Amino acid sequence: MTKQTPSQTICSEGNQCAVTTSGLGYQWPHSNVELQFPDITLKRGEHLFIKGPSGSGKSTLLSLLAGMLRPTSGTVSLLGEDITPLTNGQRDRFRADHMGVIFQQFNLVPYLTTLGNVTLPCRLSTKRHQRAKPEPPQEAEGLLADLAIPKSHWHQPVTRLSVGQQQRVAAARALIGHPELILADEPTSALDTDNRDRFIELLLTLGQRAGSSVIFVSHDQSLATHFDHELFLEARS
Ligand SMILES: Nc1ncnc2c1ncn2[C@@H]1O[C@H](COP(=O)(O)OP(=O)(O)OP(=O)(O)O)[C@@H](O)[C@H]1O
Repeated sequence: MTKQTPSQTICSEGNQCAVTTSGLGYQWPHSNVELQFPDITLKRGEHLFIKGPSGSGKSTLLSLLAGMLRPTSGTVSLLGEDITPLTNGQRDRFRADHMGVIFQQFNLVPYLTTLGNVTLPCRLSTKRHQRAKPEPPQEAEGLLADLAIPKSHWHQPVTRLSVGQQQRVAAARALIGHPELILADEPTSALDTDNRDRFIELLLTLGQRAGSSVIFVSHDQSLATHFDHELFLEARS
């Protein structure tokens, strides 16, 4: 039903693993079928591309990996810790400390400035704050410059930015404070091919600099070449 290529990386030590899943399944409320997912093993610092047609379960899988949904069967371990038995609050805390998430719709906070959005994870997590060097505002400015957001926009409400710029602000917010995991759900769907490739290269380069593993969901097979591993989810009948 599904495959992970090239051959799965084995990380024998828990602390070398970014992600390991086992027998993962999720049944949406009011649905009579459980979506089942192949086991994933991803080493720290490696990047995984998850693809598949609409409805194959890509976003559901990403939500399970992000700890936003609790599996109805199986387990998810992140950075050597089994997050499955944690309470919702504990999983939220784990996500704030260790993950940057880029959503399809970016989920930026409309009443905050561009810089306010990027530094937000450091206000929600002491760990992220401590890892932002030298301080969150300076790291945020460095990321915004790397991502080609004009300085004139940094103190403006984020809603004044173009869609492509907002997408890059969402990437900066995910990267600040060097989270070990970056999860991105089809954040390039609004971009043309050139900008899409450039964005992914930048995300992976900046992720690499931060030592992060990037897990990227898309239905666009042409993006797979940028990643160490790929996982294909087949259509559900
Ligand atoms: N909030 C929800 N409530 C009930 N069922 C849902 C919900 N979200 C997704 N599903 C169901 O789970 C299945 C997988 O959906 P999911 O959104 O994970 O697929 P996807 O591969 O990400 O699709 P797309 O590429 O269109 O975003 C679908 O059958 C969908 O109807």
